[in-house]
Amino acid sequence: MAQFVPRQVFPNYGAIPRSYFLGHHRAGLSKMKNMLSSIDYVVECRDYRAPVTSINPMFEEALGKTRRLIVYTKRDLGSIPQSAEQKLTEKKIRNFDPNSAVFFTSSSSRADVSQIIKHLRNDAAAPDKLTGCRVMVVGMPNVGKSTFINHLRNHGVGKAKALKTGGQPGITRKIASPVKIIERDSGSHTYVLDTPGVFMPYVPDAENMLKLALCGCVKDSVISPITLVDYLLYQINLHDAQAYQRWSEPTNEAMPLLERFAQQTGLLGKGGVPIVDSAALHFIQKWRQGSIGRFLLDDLDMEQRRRDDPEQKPHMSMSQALKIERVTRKNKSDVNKGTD
Ligand SMILES: Nc1nc2c(ncn2[C@@H]2O[C@H](COP(=O)(O)OP(=O)(O)OP(=O)(O)O)[C@@H](O)[C@H]2O)c(=O)[nH]1
Repeated sequence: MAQFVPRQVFPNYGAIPRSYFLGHHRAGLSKMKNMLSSIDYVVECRDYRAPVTSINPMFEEALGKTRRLIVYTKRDLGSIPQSAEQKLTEKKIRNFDPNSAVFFTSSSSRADVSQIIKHLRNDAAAPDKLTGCRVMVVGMPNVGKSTFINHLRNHGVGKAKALKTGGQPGITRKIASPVKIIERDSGSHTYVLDTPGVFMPYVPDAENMLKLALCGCVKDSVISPITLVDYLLYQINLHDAQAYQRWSEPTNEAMPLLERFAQQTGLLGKGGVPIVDSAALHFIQKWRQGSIGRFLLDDLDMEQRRRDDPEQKPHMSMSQALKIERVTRKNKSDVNKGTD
């Protein structure tokens, strides 16, 4: 049998939406900026599976120089615990931010969260005893901020879940009330504030939009699930084409894979016809649960080369991104008016 050759480039970017900047993202970001004077520390959450793509440059501009630490969430979905590959990956990620404290967490690991509590206990000082230390947690939608805060609270002060969490973005819509995570004998405790996930106004690179959609940062209705599976299949094949062998032999074709997946998981409509849209959503969900391979969507070596290149282009500024988002929104509304 001929040896399987995975696609080396993904050709199907087509008309993928590049924006998901909702009203509550804009309002949340503006509120965060206004609150900064009463915040002592920022924790920026990024997704372990897309450690470069899930950096929101808007936070850099909006949150200024407030002392911060970076937490890569969902570690369990991007690597095998204690593996040599995990160690190497995390070393490369740390190198991107040599001047910041960087942590990697999985919601199922007590040790990961304990390390962060220890760091905050030493590093996040309270300006005065009465208010204590106020830490704001920011990040892209659905990156795991509320889950992370619930764990900090559980490990820090032994209390049960305080914040609502969920599998789709946008569960937290407003800046939440402070939650105590560290108690000190002095009475100067540490409190954490959850914030709504904020997406960027415009994603210049279509591939990055697909990565963010796979990680669940945008609602599943924004990009066709079949396009998402096609991109996911491209990524899985680059890492391990045997990862979906329960349903199919290695393939570069999303449709036949989804048909086989639908047949074997019972996602069939009238006359036994596979319901490929539902199959696509289920397939993505399985990957999000870690059951079709655990790997990064970003190429860290390529990112390092980009950073080392003296000619590298700077990130798009917030005002540029907002401008493109405004123009895209206007064009869309003009098209809609034209079709009314
Ligand atoms: N496997 C795994 N799942 C996680 C982890 N952290 C969070 N999740 C899941 O990710 C989803 C999103 O988590 P949330 O805590 O609601 O995310 P959020 O960033 O607060 O979301 P927004 O409300 O959109 O801002 C939930 O289904 C969590 O169970 C993790 O470390 N590992």
